[in-house]
Amino acid sequence: MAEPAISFQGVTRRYPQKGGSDVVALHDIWLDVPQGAITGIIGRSGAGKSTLLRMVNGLERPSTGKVIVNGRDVGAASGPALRAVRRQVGMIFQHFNLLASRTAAENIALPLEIAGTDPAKIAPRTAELIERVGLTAQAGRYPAELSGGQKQRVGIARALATGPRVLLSDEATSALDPDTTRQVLELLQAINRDLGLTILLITHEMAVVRDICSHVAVIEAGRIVEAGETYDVFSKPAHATTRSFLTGVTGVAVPQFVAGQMREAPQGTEAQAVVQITFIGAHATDPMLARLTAERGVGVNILAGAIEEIGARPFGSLIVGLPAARLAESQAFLEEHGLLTEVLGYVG
Ligand SMILES: Nc1ncnc2c1ncn2[C@@H]1O[C@H](COP(=O)(O)OP(=O)(O)OP(=O)(O)O)[C@@H](O)[C@H]1O
Repeated sequence: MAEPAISFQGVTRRYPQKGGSDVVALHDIWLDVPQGAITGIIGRSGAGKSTLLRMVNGLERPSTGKVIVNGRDVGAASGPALRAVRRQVGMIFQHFNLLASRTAAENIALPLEIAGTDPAKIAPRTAELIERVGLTAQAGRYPAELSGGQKQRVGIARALATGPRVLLSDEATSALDPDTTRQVLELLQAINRDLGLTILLITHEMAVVRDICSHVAVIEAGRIVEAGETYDVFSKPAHATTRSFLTGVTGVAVPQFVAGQMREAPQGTEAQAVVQITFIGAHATDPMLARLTAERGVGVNILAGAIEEIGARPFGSLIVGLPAARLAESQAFLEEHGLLTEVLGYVG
């Protein structure tokens, strides 16, 4: 196995609190980020994603444990050694962090100026970066004159300026609309492919992981609860947090006319359970619901659904109504056949 680009080795981060117990933002994290891959870290707000990411460029240091980036211990580095690590690690941000008083080209040139690049080389390098992110026509504009997607392209070009080997992305598409998100994700994918750059991104959106990450780690309350290749994690999610992210990934929602009547518990013998079913790979095409009806005599009402792809493999989500009285048996049948189920509520 090739050496990982980034290796978190028993990393814990505590924040001391005045007069109280410490906040433990990260607990004993062990995670290898493979070279040349796009790895996503997904978790809810406060799970510890930013703390973990900021350790890779030395903005945070572990309380215990080590963070090794391309063979160097970042937590132990300071002065010139830390600056050397930082030159190998670029970062992009949710709110772009561009300087308002500088044009797009001047923002991109900034890290080159700071690194002491020969002034004669700055303009051609900047032009090359601007072309790579598709902004040649906007090079002279100020951030206020650019759209969100264009600002993020400037952020990406700036992050690439010093030729890093690793790119960190801190919720880079969270402030963008779906179309712009897709374009920025495609650009990250192209950069990963063309430059062989390792990308580590944090997100709270499973769709970002689905669209571009070959590897994923799920973080919950400062612990990695699940990690591996995206398809493996998606097809056999072991942890409840992963499952709940997955059920949300297709964006399939309970129709309004049902949502308005939903309760937390069934009422009466005719009640229906509203169940979200998630399926992946070979199971996606299996006629499981037809079999549930044919073999068990359970009637199924389909309320909403969609099928998407992860890589070239199908991944889908359905919302159905099932008789509440037959719920446990139906769930067991579907889960036995590799589908994920989650009860959203009850009607009737
Ligand atoms: N400087 C700090 N001092 C004290 N506690 C902190 C500090 N920074 C982060 N924390 C705490 O550590 C935990 C993890 O925070 P972190 O910002 O890494 O989470 P996150 O997953 O990135 O969340 P979000 O998506 O909301 O940014 C939280 O409980 C947070 O309150």
